[in-house]
Amino acid sequence: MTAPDFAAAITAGGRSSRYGSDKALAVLDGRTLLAHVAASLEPCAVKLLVAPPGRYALAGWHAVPDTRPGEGPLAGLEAALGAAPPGWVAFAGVDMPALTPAYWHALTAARTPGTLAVLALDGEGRPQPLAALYHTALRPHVTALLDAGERRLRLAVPDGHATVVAGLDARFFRNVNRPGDLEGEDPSTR
Ligand SMILES: Nc1nc2c(ncn2[C@@H]2O[C@H](COP(=O)(O)OP(=O)(O)OP(=O)(O)O)[C@@H](O)[C@H]2O)c(=O)[nH]1
Repeated sequence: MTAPDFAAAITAGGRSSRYGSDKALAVLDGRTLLAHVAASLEPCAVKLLVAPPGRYALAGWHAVPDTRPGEGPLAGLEAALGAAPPGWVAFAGVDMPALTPAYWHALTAARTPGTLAVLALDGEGRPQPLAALYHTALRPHVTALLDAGERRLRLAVPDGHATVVAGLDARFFRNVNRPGDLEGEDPSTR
């Protein structure tokens, strides 16, 4: 099978202050959240894990240090886009355990010439920047935002440069921020 024509990057440098302990290592259905997200991107040839050095060991994933440690997922995106080969990067938060290869396939299929990102609308109709495709050509824009003090990931893509995908199963967007978010449906049974 041919590997996807995009790199994978998981951003995992957060503090998990709402969760109360490292949520990447929280276990859901016998696997850590980190393992769930990694499984959705396993077919990728280039796999990057942006996190503090030594925090995680994930076989087959290349550790990438944050360029600006502790500055949030926009900084994680800067590090990922800087470490990836030129082209598309599937960028995921460690706290999105219901993502699957089918989710990434849907975003990949929606890529449009001339745009620099593909964002899916979540169950509430909002673009979901923590499970999106970004092009490495966005990196100078992301760096300029960070240099200007901006930290909002949703501003990573300039207006008019994103393709939006609607109609995906809302369950893909399960997001774990607090221990209670682990209760509910088993994403692996879908
Ligand atoms: N590389 C990197 N990833 C980050 C950083 N901050 C947050 N993230 C990741 O971004 C995703 C969303 O993080 P949040 O839930 O917003 O923040 P958090 O710090 O993990 O959690 P809270 O302290 O509860 O806000 C998770 O995958 C985090 O690991 C950072 O400084 N660097």
